[in-house]
Amino acid sequence: MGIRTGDQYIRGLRSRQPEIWLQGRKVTNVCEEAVFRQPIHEIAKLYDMQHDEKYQEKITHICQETGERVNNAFLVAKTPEELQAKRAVYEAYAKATFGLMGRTPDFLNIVLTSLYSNASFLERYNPQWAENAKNYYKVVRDQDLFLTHAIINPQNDRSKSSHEQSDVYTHLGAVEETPEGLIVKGAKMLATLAPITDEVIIYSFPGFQPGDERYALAFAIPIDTPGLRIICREPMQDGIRSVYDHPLASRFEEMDALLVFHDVLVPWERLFLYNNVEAANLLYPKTGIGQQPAHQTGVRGLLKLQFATEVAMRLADSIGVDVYPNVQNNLGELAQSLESLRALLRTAELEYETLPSGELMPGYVQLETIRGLLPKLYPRAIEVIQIIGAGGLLMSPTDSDLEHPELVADMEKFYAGRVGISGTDRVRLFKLAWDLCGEAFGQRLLQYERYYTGDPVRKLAIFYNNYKKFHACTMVDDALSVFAAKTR
Ligand SMILES: Cc1cc2nc3c(=O)[nH]c(=O)nc-3n(C[C@H](O)[C@H](O)[C@H](O)COP(=O)(O)OP(=O)(O)OC[C@H]3O[C@@H](n4cnc5c(N)ncnc54)[C@H](O)[C@@H]3O)c2cc1C
Ligand SMILES: Nc1c(O)cccc1C(=O)O
Repeated sequence: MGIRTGDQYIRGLRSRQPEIWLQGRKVTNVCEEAVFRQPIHEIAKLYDMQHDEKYQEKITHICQETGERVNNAFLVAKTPEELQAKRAVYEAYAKATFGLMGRTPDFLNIVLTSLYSNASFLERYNPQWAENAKNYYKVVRDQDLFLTHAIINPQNDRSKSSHEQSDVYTHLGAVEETPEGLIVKGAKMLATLAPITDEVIIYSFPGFQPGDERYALAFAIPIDTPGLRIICREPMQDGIRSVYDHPLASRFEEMDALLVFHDVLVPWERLFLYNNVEAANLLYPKTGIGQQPAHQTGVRGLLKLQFATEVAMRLADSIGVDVYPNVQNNLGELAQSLESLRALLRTAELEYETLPSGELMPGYVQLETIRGLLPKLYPRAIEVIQIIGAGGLLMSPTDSDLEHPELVADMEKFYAGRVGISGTDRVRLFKLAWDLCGEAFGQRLLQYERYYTGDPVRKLAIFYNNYKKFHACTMVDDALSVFAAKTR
């Protein structure tokens, strides 16, 4: 089939009946549920972009194997041009969502592509796992499916490993093997957008201990597989508030969910790893499933930071405060953060690594540096918006106030900004800024940037330990050689 349209994506959602729990009730028709309607529409638009002549050549290509047009996220890049072709889709999707949707379809498509191109890792443990992963990549590519993922255990007792939790099946684990497949039970989190996806892929960050064998799992199943329960967090928008009042929150909220597996059957052909702690711990570092998505998240994060920076700049200009050096300093700082990340991303793409298979991998150090900086730079950008908008951020009236005949004159007089910025213009801008920096929606966006790539504390420690391996600190040796010269 190849690339789907938005309509085909929505028809796919309608054809399934996953068990979704939202605010204490079962959702029977996800497409008609107010909370999900707009996010579904935003994802559908991304699917439609694949058919739009403005984007098609940039973000899709003809698959050599099938002759069908597929998304560039499925490319195994062997040339710098192909790396750029992949970047084009990350950029197009991030621009369409202002970088605010983190788990657009391209994200997990990259994970799968990397698993496919590095399936030799799985082959070393079990050739069937490798075969399954490769076949699954083709299914997702050719049917253009939208995946969610859950790679974290529920947050019960982090000081204990999976097999030490109070119940054997608190964390997702294998129960028994059957002729049809593996029965699994327990929970996994934090499946962003799960209610509006087609399938879910399960794997884990490293951290398994001996004794955790039953939890060492990787597989993918349809989102409506019997026994799979999706428990949504409290929504951060009700799907009813007007786009005018909440121009971002009403459009781009990504629902997050806990996935509970009640004796779910994973068909053997959908199993990629099982009962092997070593393989589960090495899956993430050895298959590029962490590294390749960092290119997508780098592009998306850059655009999100650019958006926040532009909002801060516009805010300052609209009320005439960007004439003050303190405000200019804050804005200059954001601009420099943004340009540093832009340069890092460019360098990552230029200084790619070529794997033995011929696949190109954007530079690890640069992408990991972006990952390390964004959890600090994005919250700072949000803080600058709060500082510049100050009390005005809390003063925006609603759409209905602005339109009320008795209030119109007051609105235009007292809510206007500097000369040239009308009351309506200023309120619109401040509402946009408040969605980003004040609303629960904006707080989630902040939490996303802090944690989407894992715990930033441990990630930075891992980065340093890797960095140390190829930094012999030889400049210090050169400086110290002065003593050797003196003794001679
Ligand atoms: C908005 C959002 C969306 C997300 N979407 C997804 C998704 O779609 N799919 C998915 O799988 N995951 C997703 N994640 C989950 C993300 O992977 C995790 O949040 C991240 O890995 C951190 O894990 P945790 O939240 O369980 O925090 P924890 O690991 O429980 O950490 C809590 C605190 O304890 C500290 N801590 C815990 N353990 C240790 C330790 N061993 N050593 C030192 N300090 C420690 C941490 O530094 C942190 O401060 C999402 C997260 C967010 C916030
Ligand atoms: N956070 C990630 C994820 O959820 C899946 C794959 C990769 C990552 C990552 O940022 O490394």
